[in-house]
Amino acid sequence: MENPNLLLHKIIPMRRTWFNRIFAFIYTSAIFALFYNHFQNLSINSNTKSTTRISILMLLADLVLAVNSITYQAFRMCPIRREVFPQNIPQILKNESEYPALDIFICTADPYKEPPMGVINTALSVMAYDYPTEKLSVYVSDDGGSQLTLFAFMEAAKFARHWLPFCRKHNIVERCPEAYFATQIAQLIEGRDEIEMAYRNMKITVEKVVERGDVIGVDHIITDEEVLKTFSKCSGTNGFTSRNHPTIVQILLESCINRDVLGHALPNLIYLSREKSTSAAHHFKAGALNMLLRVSATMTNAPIILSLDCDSYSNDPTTPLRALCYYLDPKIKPELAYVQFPQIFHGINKNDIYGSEWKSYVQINAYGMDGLMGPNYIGTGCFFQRRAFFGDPLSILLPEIPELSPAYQVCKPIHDKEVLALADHVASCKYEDQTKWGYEIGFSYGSLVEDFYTGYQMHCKGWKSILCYPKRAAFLGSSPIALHDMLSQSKRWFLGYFEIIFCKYSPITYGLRSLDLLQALCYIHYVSWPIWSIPVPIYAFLPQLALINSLPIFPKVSDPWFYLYIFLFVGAFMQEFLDYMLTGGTIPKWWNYQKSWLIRGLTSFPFAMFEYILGCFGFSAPGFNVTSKVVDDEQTSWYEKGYFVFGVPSPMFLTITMAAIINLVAFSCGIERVISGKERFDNVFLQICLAGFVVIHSWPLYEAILLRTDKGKMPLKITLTSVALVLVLCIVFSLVF
Ligand SMILES: O=c1ccn([C@@H]2O[C@H](COP(=O)(O)OP(=O)(O)O[C@H]3O[C@H](CO)[C@@H](O)[C@H](O)[C@H]3O)[C@@H](O)[C@H]2O)c(=O)[nH]1
Ligand SMILES: [Mn+2]
Repeated sequence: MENPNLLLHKIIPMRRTWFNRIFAFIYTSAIFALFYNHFQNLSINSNTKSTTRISILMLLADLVLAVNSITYQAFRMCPIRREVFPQNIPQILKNESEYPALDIFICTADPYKEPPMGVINTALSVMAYDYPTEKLSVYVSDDGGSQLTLFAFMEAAKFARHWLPFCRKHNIVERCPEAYFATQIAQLIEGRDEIEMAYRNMKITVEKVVERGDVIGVDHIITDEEVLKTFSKCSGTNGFTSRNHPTIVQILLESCINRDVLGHALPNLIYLSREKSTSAAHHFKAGALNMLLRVSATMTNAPIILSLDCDSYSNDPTTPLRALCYYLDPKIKPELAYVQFPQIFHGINKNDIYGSEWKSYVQINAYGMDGLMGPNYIGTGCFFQRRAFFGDPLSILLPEIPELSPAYQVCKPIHDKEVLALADHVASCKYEDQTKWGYEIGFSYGSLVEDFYTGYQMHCKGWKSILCYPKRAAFLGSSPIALHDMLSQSKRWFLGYFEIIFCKYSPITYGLRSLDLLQALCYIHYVSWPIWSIPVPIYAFLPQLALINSLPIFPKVSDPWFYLYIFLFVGAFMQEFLDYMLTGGTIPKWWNYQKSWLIRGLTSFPFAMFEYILGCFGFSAPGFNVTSKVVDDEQTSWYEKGYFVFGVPSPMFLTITMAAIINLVAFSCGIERVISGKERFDNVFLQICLAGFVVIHSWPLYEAILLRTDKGKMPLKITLTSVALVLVLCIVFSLVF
């Protein structure tokens, strides 16, 4: 038997697996029966032109839904859970010097959307990890090239000298200062008041500088000549803009030189802003990450890399040890590209009205993929093996210069002139020209969901990945509270998926050949999300318009096919419901989550499709619009009370408002006709139910249109335009059908 003291991880299969498999078989058969029924209906001679047209559109909608439902079953075939035993690591690594080095990458892009105080909190939380300090290096990439962020980091470097020993001494679990000082502590902790005071002072200084938008002019005196030189280099007066500027490399802390207040070493902390030029493509976050891969290779070249968004702070100091439980296993390591921790958010309201937890994506489906080749990479909270960025597990693909290779041993200190010159060179905007970066080496270019695409390509090359889902969240990030921000964020993701479906390495073609079948189906499921922009609008408008025009389109209650529709609908609904509840969800959250899909189906999905088509004709280029992490107090208070925050007159609100209106009209019309005896209930039962279903989901919209007067209500412009568009739609329907 294996020595229990050396056991680092184990797998726990899920009991629901067999049930899932049987259900998948029955459900898939039911879907085939549905298509039989569709073709049967289409071939009936008595069809009028309008019923044929409607049937064809419904068939199209059902085809997309079928692809979605069948591929969805792939996640359910072998779901597993895992457990790790980090407490056993000291039995294996007896000395601190035996721990592998860890490079941590933090990306930020805009000091106004991503307040520097938040970014430094993330950095401080990981600098304080329970991990040998000399082995830790934190690299910050600032795509905004902002002196405000740099200034905040200089302050953070000073504060770290106090914060790190404080956390260790008192074994603090909450190592993100902002989160720590926000919690009430029952017992008295020596030195807490002093350190809280130091933190508050730093916060005031940083926020003052951010508010003024300028560092040098502020009364806070910078005396150091070198530092002044750096700031003057990135000041606007030298023609420095976030899109056009030279590389900035600033070593803020160096492990072999800087000490904390107790005399212990501090981790390396390096601020980087890669060179930007309006004439060179910079590939958004993927470009930033590749620069980080190269610069860190020249300075520390750690074999393990943690990639983080600027808002995902560490919530558990033992997290790297959990990842090590896999990297220390010689049976797993050679094929292991990354260990992914779930993306969990703070600040989501009680019932998660926008479905922002993404439970099925982050948890349920991830457990499913974990039993196959491994979960997809979700951009943050992921521990990579550096080697995985260079070729497949069997053959390494060497970069253009040996200093960037994963096997390269760094022997000079970071501040060495040669090291700095090389770092500067590999961060320049022309460096990647004529190299394999972004295509065969490093993070992948070509999609706005660079995370998803990178993980997918690693799996295609034969790498595996692992999901680590500890009870206490490893990282906590922020999630949009304004509906428009949430929808724009999903729109960007869906546009990214579109780019992947139609690319050379599409999961539908290349993926099916390169991956295990079930893994390929999982990836196909995700990239086909955006084609939901076909069935959701069809189901939200067509049966309702038909109902208004007295056209029955679904089987009658007395027809045996009626039960097939009921089974398909209730079956899908119940399967999601069970999965949701079994992974610790609540009924209101589940209800909101599936509502959020209807909302996205009418907004983010079609708008992404529209943008993608415009892009194909050269009318627009996909851009990475950074999600705002700033909190507006009034909006937050409405959101916390459980209300949707509309506020801005976004065109994306038009479609949902139109659906809310049409469904209400159709539902009332249908009921009125049945009551007055003009229509048999039997004929239009399913159509009335569907309209009723949408009406129930649209409650927040009716409220925002009619009852609310606050900042988050539906703008009047949107309501009026939607009413006009509904009238146009009704006229078009009566002309076409
Ligand atoms: O040109 C850019 C644009 C963005 N970022 C950074 O990328 C991260 C994610 O950006 P955010 O606006 O927060 O996007 P989200 O949609 O919230 O992010 C999710 O989706 C992204 C794209 O799929 C993933 O990269 C993220 O990890 C994932 O959290 C942030 O730290 C940004 O600072 C850059 O470094 N450079
Ligand atoms: Mn984000």
